[in-house]
Amino acid sequence: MAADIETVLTEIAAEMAARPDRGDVATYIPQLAKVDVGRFGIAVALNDGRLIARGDAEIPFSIQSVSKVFTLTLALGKVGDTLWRRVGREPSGNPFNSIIQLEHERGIPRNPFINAGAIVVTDVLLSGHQPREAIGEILRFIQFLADDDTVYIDHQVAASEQATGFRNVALANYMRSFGNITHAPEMALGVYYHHCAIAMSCRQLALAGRFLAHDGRHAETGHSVVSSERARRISALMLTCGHYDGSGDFAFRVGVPGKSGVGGGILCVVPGVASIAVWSPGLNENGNSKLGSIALEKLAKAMNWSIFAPKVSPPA
Ligand SMILES: NC(=O)CC[C@H](N)C(=O)O
Repeated sequence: MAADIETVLTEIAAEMAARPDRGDVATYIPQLAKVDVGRFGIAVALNDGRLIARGDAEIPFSIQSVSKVFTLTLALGKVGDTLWRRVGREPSGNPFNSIIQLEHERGIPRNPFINAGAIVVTDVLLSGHQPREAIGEILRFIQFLADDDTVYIDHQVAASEQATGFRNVALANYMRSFGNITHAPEMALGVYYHHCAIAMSCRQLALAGRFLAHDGRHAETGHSVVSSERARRISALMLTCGHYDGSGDFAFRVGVPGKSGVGGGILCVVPGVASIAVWSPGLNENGNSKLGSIALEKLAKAMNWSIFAPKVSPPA
């Protein structure tokens, strides 16, 4: 008999709220440094239609690199598998903003979830559009997936990153020198900063991730958002690359695909069962939410959720 998810989530949220060791908020984006490290929220959107939320699950936070799941999905829809000529599919084993590998690999980033790869994906989305239109397309796609048009862009966060994103400027210009950024680097970066600055609550983010738990289908309408093959491949990349150089450890501890952001959010997918969003802004040494990772590990264990389990079963 599967554990009762309501009870499990109540216990996890209470334990996380009380923990003193919460990690450190990101400070390199000044606006993120202002966020209260005491926050913790979690929301689980089950495939049976239930949504269970605990803690600060209604407070919007900066989704940052979690947005890379949605931009990758859009870019694959736009250019299909030709995307893989410009970005790889291997874990980087390096920090999210590393520049070292790019020289060896001649401007082709390791995967779409490190900054360099996501900037290439953004460059793809910019083709045929003005930056403002590309930003609007990304935002509307996320609103559509979440069934919620109140999802918004926090322009203060975007401006904060625009003012301090020197490392990303270097990455984009370096890739431009290899021809793997095709627009003016500042245009690609402008779109990138804005999609990273999308603000969502755990509830909204869990809802937006449902198409991955539903094998590519929109949870409400049943219409195909992406093919099941593509949904599985996006999930595979989340498992192998979604937590930068902490991806192996996340797969080891949690055992389901997840994508983290430096705002402290993590989107997790239990295929066929649930989409989960967790948020706690304090980060661990790899730049992933400290308590978010711990909470997901506890949840996956209590519910026996793992893509490596012989059969993943929904809760009672
Ligand atoms: N890991 C992250 O969430 C990084 C995203 C952030 N916008 C950056 O470019 O640095």
